[in-house]
Amino acid sequence: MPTPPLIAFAHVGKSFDGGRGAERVLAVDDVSLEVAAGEFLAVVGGSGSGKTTLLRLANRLIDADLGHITVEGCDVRAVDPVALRRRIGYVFQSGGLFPHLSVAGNIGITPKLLGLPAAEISARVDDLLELVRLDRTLYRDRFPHELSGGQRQRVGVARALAAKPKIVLMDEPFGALDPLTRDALGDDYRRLHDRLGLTTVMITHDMTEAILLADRVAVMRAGRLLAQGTPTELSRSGDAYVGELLRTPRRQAERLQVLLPRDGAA
Ligand SMILES: Nc1ncnc2c1ncn2[C@@H]1O[C@H](COP(=O)(O)OP(=O)(O)OP(=O)(O)O)[C@@H](O)[C@H]1O
Repeated sequence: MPTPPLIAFAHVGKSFDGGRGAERVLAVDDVSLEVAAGEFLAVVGGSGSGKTTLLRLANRLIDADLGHITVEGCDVRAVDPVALRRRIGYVFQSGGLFPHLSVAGNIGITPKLLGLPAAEISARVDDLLELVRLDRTLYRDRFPHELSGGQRQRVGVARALAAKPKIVLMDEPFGALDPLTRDALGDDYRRLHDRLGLTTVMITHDMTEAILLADRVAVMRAGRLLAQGTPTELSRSGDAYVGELLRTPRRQAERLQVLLPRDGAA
């Protein structure tokens, strides 16, 4: 018997008030998408295509107007939203850290809300710092403004993992970082995903990042899911927009092959 999906969207729709008499904005339009246990799915699409809305529907930061969403087999509407969010890690675009809390305070906040004893929280913070490769003696007591963007994202990942979730949702987590840091953090996260047996849904604007990190890629445009699949499956999609998104990484790969000698400094 096939394993049931860990997250399933079935014909999900969500619209918002456009404001000042404008038409309603159809942010997510009849989306059906399944994420298997242990899978790493990237959601790619332009600005305003509905990616963040889709993610926020999964952990009930907002509720769907139409369709059904299940997480671990349960309809999310039947689950207490706060309890649901504690089971699902969420990594925000720019870390989303609480500025008045130290690194340890940020990472430990969910275990604290769950009522874990202080000594256990402290040990977990240290474990998580090690997991995201931040030296605890240097970073534990720093505040977010004392960290680089990459370090803030590492703390954001540690915080998302603090309640030991099976599912992690990431909203453009590495977008604002320089290319080297972005690459390193992406690879590090992928290793964590595999090691901890996580199920990850990551939003990105960048098809190259999606192809390099994820098992499958879902492409959204104007609220609709245009295509989903492995990079090979996507490349067989007849959709013109999907083809356009794939052209850039393909062209870059071909040009780099020609321009960058293999026997250089690196
Ligand atoms: N709370 C809201 N109220 C009104 N409109 C909203 C709200 N949230 C999202 N929208 C609208 O829904 C559409 C989809 O937004 P969403 O944030 O999901 O897109 P996105 O693909 O994540 O964009 P970006 O890549 O720029 O973050 C947009 O037109 C946006 O303006």
